[in-house]
Amino acid sequence: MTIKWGLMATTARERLARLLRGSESAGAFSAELIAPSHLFELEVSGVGPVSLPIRAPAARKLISVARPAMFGRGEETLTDTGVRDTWELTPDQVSLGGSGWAALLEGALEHFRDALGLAGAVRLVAEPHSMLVYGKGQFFLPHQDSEKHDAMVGTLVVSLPSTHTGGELVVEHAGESRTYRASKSELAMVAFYSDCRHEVTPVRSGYRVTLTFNLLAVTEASTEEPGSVAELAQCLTEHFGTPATSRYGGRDLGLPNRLVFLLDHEYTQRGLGWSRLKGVDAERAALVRAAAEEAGCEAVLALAEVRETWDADSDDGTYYDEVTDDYEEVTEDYELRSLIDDEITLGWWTNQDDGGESISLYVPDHEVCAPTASADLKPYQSEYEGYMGNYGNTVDRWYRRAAIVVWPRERAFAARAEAGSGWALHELRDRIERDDVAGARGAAESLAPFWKTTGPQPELLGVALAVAGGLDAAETAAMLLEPFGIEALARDHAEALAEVAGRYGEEWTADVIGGWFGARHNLGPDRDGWIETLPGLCEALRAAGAPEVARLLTGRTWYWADLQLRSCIVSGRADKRRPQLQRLGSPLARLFEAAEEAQRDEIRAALRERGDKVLVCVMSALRSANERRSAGLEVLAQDCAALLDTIIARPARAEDDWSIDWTGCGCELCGTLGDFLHSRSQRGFEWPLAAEKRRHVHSRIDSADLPVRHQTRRQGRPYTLVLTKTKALFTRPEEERQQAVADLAWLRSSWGVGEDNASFTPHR
Ligand SMILES: O=C(O)CCC(=O)C(=O)O
Ligand SMILES: [Fe+2]
Repeated sequence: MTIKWGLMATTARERLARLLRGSESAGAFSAELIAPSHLFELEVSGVGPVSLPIRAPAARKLISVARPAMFGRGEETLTDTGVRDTWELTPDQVSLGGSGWAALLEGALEHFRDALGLAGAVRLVAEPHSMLVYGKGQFFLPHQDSEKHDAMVGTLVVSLPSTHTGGELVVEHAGESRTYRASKSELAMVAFYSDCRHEVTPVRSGYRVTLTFNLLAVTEASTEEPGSVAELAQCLTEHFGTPATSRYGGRDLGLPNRLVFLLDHEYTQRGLGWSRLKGVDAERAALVRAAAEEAGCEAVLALAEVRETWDADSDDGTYYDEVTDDYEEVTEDYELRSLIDDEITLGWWTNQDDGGESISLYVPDHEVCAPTASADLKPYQSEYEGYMGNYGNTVDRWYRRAAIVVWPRERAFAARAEAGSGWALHELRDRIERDDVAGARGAAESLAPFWKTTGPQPELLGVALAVAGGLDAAETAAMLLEPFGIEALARDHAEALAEVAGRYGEEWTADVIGGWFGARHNLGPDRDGWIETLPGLCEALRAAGAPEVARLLTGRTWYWADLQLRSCIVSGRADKRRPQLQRLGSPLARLFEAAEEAQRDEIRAALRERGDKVLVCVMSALRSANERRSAGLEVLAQDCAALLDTIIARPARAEDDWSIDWTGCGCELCGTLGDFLHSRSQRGFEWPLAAEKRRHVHSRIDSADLPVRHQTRRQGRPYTLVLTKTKALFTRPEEERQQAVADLAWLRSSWGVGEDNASFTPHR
């Protein structure tokens, strides 16, 4: 398998995965790594800097300072072009450098140590051996490199980028062989053990240039035996102490909050427990727990959902299905080529006391340790996508995996809280109750970076309010309460809310409540439902001595309802308006009931001003309130009755009066349209008009629901818009009048209002 630079196992968590994999992962006899060449600079004495990729003139210059390579056989060293034919430069002629080369080499050596299956305690050192240039026809027959040092374990060949054919490096061991080619633009690194026979096949065209190194294995004295708890613990400490970088760029992601070890077997929520882990999971878990303990970390068990998207190769084919009498695509057989995307989320975890709890935590790549890759397990679902443009063929696979989640003890609070655990708030409350307010404050502050995005469950508002009050820290309290939506607020919270409002003041409370409303401005069923509870909630708040909070709630609710009303009236199509207005009736009634006198006056004035336009809504409010005809809605009933009276009293339209009362947006088109509409006698209007202008006129007529037919006659240039006033101009007011008569009758019988508004008497 070719490994790209940057995807090597060099981080602590990747070493952990390898350690846990244990003996199952016997290393390979040779391994490759492709690395970017721009970090690398080369200078050769007598030639000067050599730029990459290497082209023919540069290769010829290199040859001019090289000598024919020797071949060491046993004790004697000789030149025999029958065995080896290549040009050689010695390390003292060559200097290697460039920004990042040292780090690149170090990383590569760690990768090769792991890939070759050397112990984690081993450090590989690369000792420069030679620089080789192979021209056309040159080669190196199969041989084994002599071990010049006791510490030498293998050879590293770095092929510099150049265009050539032939010149492949073939490495073999125990009957198996691997062939490696150089790259045109990148560094191709190959490492192999000293006991491997290898050869370089003849170059057919171009030049092949390599740097060879002896690989020496140095054992670091301080490190523990591989696989031991101490080594694992050391890796954990390193993981939690090293800022993570993103997979694709070197972006610094800060210190990791946790490490998630994916297990191999499947478990249910009930079956998940330390003592019930199966096979290899049990062994790994024992090691991880012991290492976690030693590294000062906590560990819990969790259930993860994994989705992977792979670039896949398939032998797409069709086969004849006898049952359906049809040819079907067969795509069951595909080879996974490279991982395009993956996503891991934890949905459940165990806790010491009561079994477990649902959580929701997205785990970024740099916090995952997978001793067994998901791709090596059986997915519970997979979807083959066929050809997807840029991505070629892709396959999505889903897995359910168990996991051990580890975090440093001192970061436990944030680690748990970030998973959306209710535990965090309860823990804060417990600390406050134990009089550890300073501790609770510090812990609460540590939630700030993610609390808003994690979004605590609405049921936790009660605890959150208690904690917010207990912290006695305005800013932190506001941060804790911020992510809740207004819908979470219930009558039960009245006392706690009154208490925090009293403690932190009205401005603070206005901000918090504003935030709760701001979270969702759309008219959802949730909010309608919440407004139904508003009268009870406000009553409870007043009883708890916080009328100002009730006022904030009704104020915000009116702001919201007013927005809804306005958008109903001005925008959208006329035929949708009626049901929308009707739907707003009940919320309006509840709001009116909940509001104080002064605010009712304000609402009433606004409704009155809109007159006919909101009549449907106010009538709907009164109908919804009929059952419990409480709290001041009578004034709205009176207003409605008065309005209905005027509608009924409107004189019928004269038979020859075709004028329509209307105002447009003020543009020239609306001016012309207005002239036509206002005319008493003009019924029709033929208006040659370009498409865009026609569209404006169409939309004006539709949104005002004017009794005007508007059709385009598709003849001539531009087409002609044909406007015709319809009979609805006469029938509609009549229908409205009849509706008004019916409404008024209902108001009289149900609300006892109507004929004499001044002497209003409630009706039983
Ligand atoms: O040039 C190469 O790829 C390998 C050279 C080699 O095998 C050697 O120097 O021993
Ligand atoms: Fe060799």
